[in-house]
Amino acid sequence: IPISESIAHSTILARAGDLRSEYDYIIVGGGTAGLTVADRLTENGRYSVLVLERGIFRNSTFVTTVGMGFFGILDPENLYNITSLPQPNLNGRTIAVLAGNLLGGSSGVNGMQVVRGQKEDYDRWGEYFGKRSEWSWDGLLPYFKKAWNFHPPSPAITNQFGIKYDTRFWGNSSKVHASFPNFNYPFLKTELAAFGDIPGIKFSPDSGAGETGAYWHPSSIDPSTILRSFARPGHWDGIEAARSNYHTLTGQRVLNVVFQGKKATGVRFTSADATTQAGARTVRAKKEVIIAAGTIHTPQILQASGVGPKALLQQAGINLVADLPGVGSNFQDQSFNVGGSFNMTKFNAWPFQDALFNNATFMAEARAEFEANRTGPLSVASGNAGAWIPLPVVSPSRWREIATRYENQNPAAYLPAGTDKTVVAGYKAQILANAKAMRSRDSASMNWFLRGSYQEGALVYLHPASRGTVFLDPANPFFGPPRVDYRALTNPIDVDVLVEFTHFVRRFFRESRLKNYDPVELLPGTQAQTAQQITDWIKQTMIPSCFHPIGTASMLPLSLGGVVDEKLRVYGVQGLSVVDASVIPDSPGSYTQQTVYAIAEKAADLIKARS
Ligand SMILES: Cc1cc2nc3c(=O)[nH]c(=O)nc-3n(C[C@H](O)[C@H](O)[C@H](O)COP(=O)(O)OP(=O)(O)OC[C@H]3O[C@@H](n4cnc5c(N)ncnc54)[C@H](O)[C@@H]3O)c2cc1C
Repeated sequence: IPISESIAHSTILARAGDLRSEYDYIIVGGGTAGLTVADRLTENGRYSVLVLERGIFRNSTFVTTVGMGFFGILDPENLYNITSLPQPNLNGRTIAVLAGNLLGGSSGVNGMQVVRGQKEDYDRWGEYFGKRSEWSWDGLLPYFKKAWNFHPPSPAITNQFGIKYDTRFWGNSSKVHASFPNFNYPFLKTELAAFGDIPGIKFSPDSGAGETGAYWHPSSIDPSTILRSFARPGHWDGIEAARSNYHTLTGQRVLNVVFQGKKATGVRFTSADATTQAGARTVRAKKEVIIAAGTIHTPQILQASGVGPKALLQQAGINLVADLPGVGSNFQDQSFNVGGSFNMTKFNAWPFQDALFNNATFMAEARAEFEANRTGPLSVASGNAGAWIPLPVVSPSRWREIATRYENQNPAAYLPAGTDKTVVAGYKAQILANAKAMRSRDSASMNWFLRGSYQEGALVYLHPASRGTVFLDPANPFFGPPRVDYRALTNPIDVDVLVEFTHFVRRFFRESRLKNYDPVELLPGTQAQTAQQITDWIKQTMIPSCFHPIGTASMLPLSLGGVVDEKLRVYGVQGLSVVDASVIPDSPGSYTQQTVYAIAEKAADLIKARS
């Protein structure tokens, strides 16, 4: 659908006054999950749906460009402007909290990597409820297939790079696309093979097979246009316009859910640029209000609605509807800038990714090729190859001892003072489950994403043990940005694991075939030898966010500090559910977009089943 057509034929209501007074469902947040659910709830024509989105329709080249994968975040208009609380364990540093502020949400600004994580990640979620939960790998696989339209790499690229894929793990019905570029940097093949030199690293048959190992994975790119594929073109463009039961209002900030007793009956909202509640309006929901505002904003909206920890709401002067201590706790993200990096001084491959930045001729050629054919280096987003490595492989000598110490921890010691006992119990359950994952060769602890360049060391810590919080600002609950506290490295197990990451990086360059390229350590640098010296470096450089925040409205039993049940209904109230990354109780061993789409697809079925 050409963009002009999709706007002209959209039902983005011109004025808030064009709204109906009542819809069957109101979806708060037209992001990755919100637009997926809205599409599915409106497709049979039986239900009316309103999406209220704080951002607007944005389709600049910053959003659509795939090359290098980071254009979306170069335009500050696409993002919320939130800074974390200072992190004492990171030498007091603050972190930019990135989340998409546009129709399509974070799927419109993300790095486009499409990865799924391991089977055990999804089975772990269900086990918090008991073995028979449908939240499991088997329960989610049909929704992974429904969520993505998979396009295999071309035969030439498949042969040239030895890419493995297996279409049994994918579907073809979605308008959200997962595809491979028709170009790869040649050194990626050598790098991936190098992981095979390390005992214990497998080569998975497909990135969606739910296994650890080294593999190629697709990007969220529409192969017919080589533009970003995301929730808006996938679940809204042309779709919403064609359905009279589907309305969207952009540029509107939802302030809170409106309750009659314990029943959610609608939402109150105002213009996105308003700074006071004067002029706020209400719209009613007959069946459900579905919060899909993302991990950073969903807890703020719940708390501002009177659903959250009692003491916080009292402090903010918000009337209590349901005392739900878990709202805003159990906040997790994956850490970046960890491990270390090396420079391969005898690197001899051409071309390589860094040449886009430091070789103007190469960049000009790449641009010309892309403009002429939409092929070449600029058809690659942030990358398509990586390794997903279990802790016993990362640290053959220390994993047992680390896992044992972890599972014997007193959980309350690592949560904020006064944390509710149900949240503490949930943390203990997660510690035990994640310690089991640490012992497993089928769960990844480290992700190394590869660039095919002379400098390598882009590592992600997939399952940090520390837990943060996202609370509204008691002094400005509706309009102040949420107070985001990563509480980075508050659990000392994280330091133990990250020191092992550094040892692994050194071992990898010493023992794999990459040693032939005379690697020289850049970070942390050979002067950092003791655990304390490496820790000092981690505190200086680690970023506690890879922009994959989860957990602030966790799907866990109420006795474990849960906010939503297995049907994604908020505990203690009626007619209110949450569908976004905030329900994820602990991180998948992967980035999060693929999982969020699958959760949203499943949620739509759950919601329709109870309609
Ligand atoms: C910079 C960046 C890079 C990333 N890279 C990758 C990657 O390469 N691979 C990967 O798998 N994952 C990646 N992710 C993560 C992935 O994109 C997210 O996990 C996923 O998109 C989250 O979906 P969501 O539905 O939970 O939230 P979102 O998609 O963020 O949707 C939330 C929506 O709610 C709206 N909203 C918020 N507050 C209000 C309010 N008060 N009223 C109305 N609307 C509101 C927001 O504007 C937004 O549109 C990245 C994320 C970012 C930010």
